[in-house]
Amino acid sequence: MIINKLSLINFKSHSEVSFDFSPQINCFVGNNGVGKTNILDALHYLSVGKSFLGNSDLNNIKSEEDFFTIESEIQNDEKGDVIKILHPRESKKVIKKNDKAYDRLADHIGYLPSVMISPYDSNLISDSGESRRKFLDVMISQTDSVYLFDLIQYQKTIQQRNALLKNFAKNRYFDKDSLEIYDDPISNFGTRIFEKRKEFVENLNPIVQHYYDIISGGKEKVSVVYESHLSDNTFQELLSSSIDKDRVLTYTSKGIHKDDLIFEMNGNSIKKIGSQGQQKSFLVSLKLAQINRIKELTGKSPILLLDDIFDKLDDTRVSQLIELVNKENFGQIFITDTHKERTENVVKRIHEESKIFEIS
Ligand SMILES: Nc1ncnc2c1ncn2[C@@H]1O[C@H](COP(=O)(O)OP(=O)(O)OP(=O)(O)O)[C@@H](O)[C@H]1O
Repeated sequence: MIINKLSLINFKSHSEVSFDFSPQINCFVGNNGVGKTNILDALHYLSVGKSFLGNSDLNNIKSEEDFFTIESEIQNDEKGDVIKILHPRESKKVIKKNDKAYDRLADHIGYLPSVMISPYDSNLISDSGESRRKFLDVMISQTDSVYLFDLIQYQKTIQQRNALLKNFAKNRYFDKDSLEIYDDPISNFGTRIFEKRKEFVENLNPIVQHYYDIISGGKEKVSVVYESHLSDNTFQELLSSSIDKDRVLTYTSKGIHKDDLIFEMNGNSIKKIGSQGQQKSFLVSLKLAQINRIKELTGKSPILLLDDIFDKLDDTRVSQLIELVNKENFGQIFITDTHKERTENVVKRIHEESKIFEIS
């Protein structure tokens, strides 16, 4: 998948801006705060229908304006597609492919896979399990539409079960039978999600190690450990054994909505023992492994969004990274940097077709 053109109207800081991209490397250079990351975020939005920052959708509309649009021409094998996203302030967003709106926004996920490497990635290590679950979900959803469907249904059913638990508490009443109506759907959707998460992480691990070895040149053994209540129990067992606790808490305390990923180095938590550099190298390796898996499973090369990458790695490492990405035929790359010369030097060394856009 190659993005040939991108036009934004009222997207974050950009009133109106258009780009004709190189099929290989594209760099956005300019001072701090000129809107470089906002362009990568628009590309992320184009890919998964939401901002990378995960904040309210309305924050993506330029202040004082009533809507934003993202329009793009995408080369998809032999044919070209036009993707248009319109978000009015007063109503829901619409995503259209070749002038036809998707029935469900979820149907767009996976059409244009992407992977972002950004300074915010460190939150994956420091934040709560929720951000790691989101990361895992976006990663798998880009390769498997059934997974996304199961996840949406699972979340809806958990919400209904929680609403019933709250209702019982409010009315000082309890009816086990009506609560158990949710057991089957939660168990079916949840177990499928568990199996897929487990398999995905298992396959990801050797690839993370492969890239970590290349990037860090280190001898550490790194791994991603998938933690789930379902590892030791069936879903039915979990729901029945936690029913009293759930009544008190008025929410479903056990299930795959509590899963987590533990990032380890030599068997210890990387959060606790990893140096800044080791954590950065690990995160970049994780993202490269994500590209690799997406490509293997879908046959599509995800677009790679590298935000402030020089903040993470020195110039030589960045060159190595881009060379590696090119060598493995990963796909189109978008980079932001504050220093034009530095970017030019790195791109020159790689001898690939590139374009540099100065943002002011
Ligand atoms: N909805 C919005 N309306 C108007 N401006 C916005 C909106 N959302 C973000 N901005 C502005 O976008 C700017 C930040 O843009 P961005 O993060 O893309 O900059 P950058 O060029 O990547 O900077 P840096 O080099 O520091 O990372 C800020 O000035 C912010 O106020």
